[in-house]
This record gives sequence, structure tokens and C-alpha cells, in this order.
Amino acid sequence: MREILQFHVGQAGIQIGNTAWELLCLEHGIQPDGSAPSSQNLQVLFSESQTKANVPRAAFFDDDPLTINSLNRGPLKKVLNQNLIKLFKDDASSIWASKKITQYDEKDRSSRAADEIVRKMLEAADAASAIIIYHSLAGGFGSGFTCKLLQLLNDETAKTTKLTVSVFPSTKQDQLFTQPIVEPYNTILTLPTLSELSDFNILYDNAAMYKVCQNQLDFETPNFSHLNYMIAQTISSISQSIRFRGTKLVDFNDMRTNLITTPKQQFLWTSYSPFIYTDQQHLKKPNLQNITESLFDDNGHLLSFNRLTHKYLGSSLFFKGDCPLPELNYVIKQIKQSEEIRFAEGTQVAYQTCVSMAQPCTLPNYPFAKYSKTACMLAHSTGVLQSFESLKKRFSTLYSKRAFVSWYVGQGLEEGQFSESNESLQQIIELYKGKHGDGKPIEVQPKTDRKQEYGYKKEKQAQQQPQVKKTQEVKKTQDVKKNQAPKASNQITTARVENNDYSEDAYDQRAPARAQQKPLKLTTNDQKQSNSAKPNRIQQEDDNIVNQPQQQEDDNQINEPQEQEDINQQAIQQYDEEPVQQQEDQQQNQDDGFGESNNQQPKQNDQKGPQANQLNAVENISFQ
Ligand SMILES: Nc1nc2c(ncn2[C@@H]2O[C@H](COP(=O)(O)OP(=O)(O)OP(=O)(O)O)[C@@H](O)[C@H]2O)c(=O)[nH]1
Repeated sequence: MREILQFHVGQAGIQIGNTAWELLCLEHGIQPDGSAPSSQNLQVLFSESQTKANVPRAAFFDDDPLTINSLNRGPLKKVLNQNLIKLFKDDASSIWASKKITQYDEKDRSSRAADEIVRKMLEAADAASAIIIYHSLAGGFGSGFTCKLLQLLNDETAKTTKLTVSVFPSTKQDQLFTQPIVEPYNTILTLPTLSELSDFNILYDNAAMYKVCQNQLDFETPNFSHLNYMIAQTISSISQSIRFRGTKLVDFNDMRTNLITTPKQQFLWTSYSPFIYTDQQHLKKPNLQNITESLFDDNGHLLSFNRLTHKYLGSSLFFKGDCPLPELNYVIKQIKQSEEIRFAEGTQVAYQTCVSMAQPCTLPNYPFAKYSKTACMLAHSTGVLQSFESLKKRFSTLYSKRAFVSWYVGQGLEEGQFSESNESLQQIIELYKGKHGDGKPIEVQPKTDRKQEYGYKKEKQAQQQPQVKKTQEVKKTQDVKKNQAPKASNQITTARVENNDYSEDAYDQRAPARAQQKPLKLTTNDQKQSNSAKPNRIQQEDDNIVNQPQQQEDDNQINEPQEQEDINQQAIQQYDEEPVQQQEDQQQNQDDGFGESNNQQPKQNDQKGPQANQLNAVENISFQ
């Protein structure tokens, strides 16, 4: 089974999770007590408890009791597994630094508790296909603990696609929502770990979502729950084909393969349509064309950037509900002819399209109207450059004065880590520009050998092996007693845990066990795809493609001296006054030269122009 495991970290991660799980439970007909009359593929998102209740495959971590308590007071209080909710005593207080929060150490109690939860989640799954971590990059705990979690997950799940749903600091400092002043530090210190240990990251920014609420919904004062609802709808859309019947199965591994062409250039964003305010539902009746078009304009983007200057590197479109295929084919054809939508040269699959037969759902206590059809785009584009460049500017403003640095150093961070992280950010910026600051093209190194670099857990795994074996043996005995023959799924789990060698060879040796996974009841095509270890979608979709995207290897508080306080105040003032140099950014983006330097396409494609590279993925759509 292709289970999706979800981890929610910090206030933002947990609050988004609360809304997302409410929606997912509704979509699958899960009742407040965990029962479900009938639904497809429940096991993808839910595990079955001893009382036959469906329990979300979700864990929650925070240092704030209020956030944790909100879970236990909310609509999910009876369905969540309390053993997977953990309140930590190590308070981050907005500072990414404490080793207890950011680094895995088996002697540390919180590390062991997190490890225990991860282990429980993995043991309850036969063959997890994806791990999603929800968090904010700006907060201390959400950013720091995500680094620890990724380190922890790394050895255990080297072959599982790991992605983050990350709230990125807004480019506009318009005080819409309280944001920690040190958010550039927290974000910049987290980015190297995200680049190294996760496969891709979906960025959202609150200002962009706020704008969507104001422009489209005429909300004067949206709050976090509205923004979280928007994020939840996008996550529901992009995971729909794994959960419901549709035109084709596009799982997170496929998204990675199709959208990420270069290691570390892995920051995606989403857009969604339509969001309609309940009071206006009788006025607004958009058709399929309006809905699809608005995915590409400013009104649908959940990350801020200028749509006139960015170039797409790929996009996946997810439709739900009443979307007749002939009409959809026509709409996509029209979109392809639009001159405003520009793809970087060398882009392989421009529009990967997936239609689900599931009907769109809306949550009852939110002012969003239900509509018969919805569209969502998961996109990769040079638009993210604006977020990174704005972050770099704000980081430089604070760091040039060494403002607040003493807080971090006091928590045990070496100051050199700031400059290393800054270099890492610079590398990301250059990757998106396609060339170094000196104009030379970038040579991209493959991701470092994760298992070697983060191999600190090997020893611990060896120590824990007997215990795990015991757990598995009990499980095995129970199965033998029950069925006289263990289920295929359990054999897979046993193979994974008993053989604690996570080398590539060992993984390949376990292939027969993996091959026994029950395929989803989808189309013949889907089954073919789901059974292949590494589907090469792009090749399947068009044999004319020349360059395949590179397959990634699965891949104490201190007393601040008065002097420093003054410097901090000056920095805050300067930071607040710093205008967001949107115009300048736009100009830079126009000159980014992305296409030229990164382009390795043959001449014939150049002559036809970017549009010629947009492969028609939708023409083959049909329900099977
Ligand atoms: N979209 C969204 N953003 C949020 C939410 N809660 C907080 N944020 C944003 O997240 C950032 C702060 O991160 P938090 O998640 O509150 O902080 P934390 O990770 O718990 O870290 P500490 O406060 O240091 O414990 C700010 O930019 C907030 O605007 C939420 O529910 N939804």
C-alpha cells in the first residue's frame, strides 16, 4: 500500500494539520469516532486501530502546550492517536539554535521520544510512499525541529519521497500577521537541511494567501484558519489521485520526477481555483476555462511573485469533480497557446494533468462555498527567486549588524553556520538564475551521500535491532495464528525491519517483497506504473524527449548586553524601513538568463521556441 505519513511541527504545522485532517476525514467519510461507512483506499491515510477505528497516519510535535491542547479540543480529538502527539519541554522561543531541538542525539530525551514516534508510524505502514512535514520556516521550533526530524527519517526512509509543506516568510512586511523578527535567521539556517534531506518543498506565504482572500473573497480580515483551509485544499488536490479513482495515478514520486530537474532546485508552489465566498456563490459560476486560467494568474497563487517575469520549469494540474475531458482538452490547448505563460527552455513536461472522479468537499465551518469542479496546480518556476532574494536582503540587514546573533551563539550555534547557510541560499539563488554571479554556468553536484553524511544512526539501529525484531516476531505470530499464513503486507514490513541494512544493494534484494504490495485498484496503465520500481513518466508520455530529468538518488537563555540591544533596535528600525524592492527584483528576474545558460536542448527545440517543448500530456487523458 502507498501510505502517506504526515508530521506536523510547531504552531503553524499543527494548525494547518488540524484543518487538513478535518478535510481529509470528510473526503473519506470518517466519522468523529473514526468509523467509516465505506471509502476507497483508506489505508493510504489511515491505519486501523484495535477497535477498528480509522486513525490518521499523523504525528504532532510542538513546544507550546496551547497548540497541543487545541488538537485535543478540536473536531479531531477522538480520531487522533494520542501516542503520536508530543509536547516538548525544550522551548525554542523563536530561536533556531538549541541542539536539543535541531539535532538528533540519542542521549537526549526529546530525540528519543521523536524517534519512538517515527518508529511507530513506520511500523504501522507496509510501504510508505511519501512523508509530508508541515511547518513554518519562520518560527524557532517549526524550523529547527524539522531539521531534526529529517535527520531522523533519513536512514529509516531513504527511498521514500520526503516533502515539506513550508510557510515561507512573506516578502511583504505588511504586519498582516505577527512574524518573528529573527525569521530570516531561522529560515536561512533551515534551508541547507531541506535541500539535502528532503526531495522537494512546497512553499506558501501568508501575504499571498491573504491577497487571494481579499481579491477573490472580499474578506476584509482573513485569519490563519482561512489560510490554513486554502493550504489544506491544495494538499487534498495533489494527493487525490493516490486516494481516489481518476485518469491516472500521479504520486509524490512522479511529481518529484516530473518537476525537479536539478538537485537542490526543489522549491515548488501551488495555486488553486475557485475560492468562492459563501455569500457570493449565487453570483459566481466560473466555468472550466475560467478556473484553469486563474491558476496561472495572480489571483490563484499561494506564493507571492510577479507572474509577468517568471518562467515555468514544470507544472502538474489536478482537477476534481465535473470536468468533462473533451472540454478539458480544449482548455489546456488554449492555455498552451497563451503567450503570457512562459516555460524555461529545456522544460520537459509542461502540463502533467490528472483528473479525479471524487467530488470536491468543503468544510462546514468555513466561509468557502462548495463548487462542482476545482483545479489546483503544483508548479515549479523561477518565481521563487523573489522569495529567496527578499530573504537574503533581510538576512543581510540583520546579520551585517550581528543583530540577535548572540542569542543563537548562546544556545550553542557556531557563528560560522550563518555564513555557511547564507552561501547555501546563494547557491539556490544562482541555480534558479541558471548561472553564477560571475556569469559562468553552474555545474550541479549530485546530492551528497545521505547515508554516509547522516550515518550517525547506524550504531543505534544496530542496538535497537533485537527489540524491533521482537516486535515484528509478535506481529508475525499474530498473523500466523490468524490466517495460518502471514499477509504479504506483513512480509514486506518484516523484510524492511529484520534486514537493517539500508544500502542500495540490500534495498534491491528486498525488491521481491516490495513487489508483493497490493496494487491500487486503478486502471491497467496505473497498475503498470505502480508496479515499476521507478516509473519514468516522461519517457512514457513522449518518446521524443531528449533530456530526461536527472533521477535523484531516492533518494539558556543569555543576558543580552545593553550595547547589543541598541544594535538590535537599530537593526529592527532599518529592517522595518527596508522597502521590498519589487521593481528591482523584477528587473533582475527579467535578466536572469535562465534559459540560455541552463539549456542543453538540441537546436531543433530552440528553433521551435519554448511552446514547442510543451508536451501534450492531456491529449491522452481518458477515464479507464
Ligand atoms: N499559514 C499559517 N501560518 C502560521 C500559523 N501559525 C503561525 N504562522 C506563521 O508561522 C510563523 C511563526 O511560526 P510558528 O509556527 O508560530 O512558530 P513555531 O514553529 O511554533 O516556533 P516557536 O514559536 O519558536 O515555538 C509566522 O510567520 C506566522 O505568521 C498558521 O496557523 N497558519
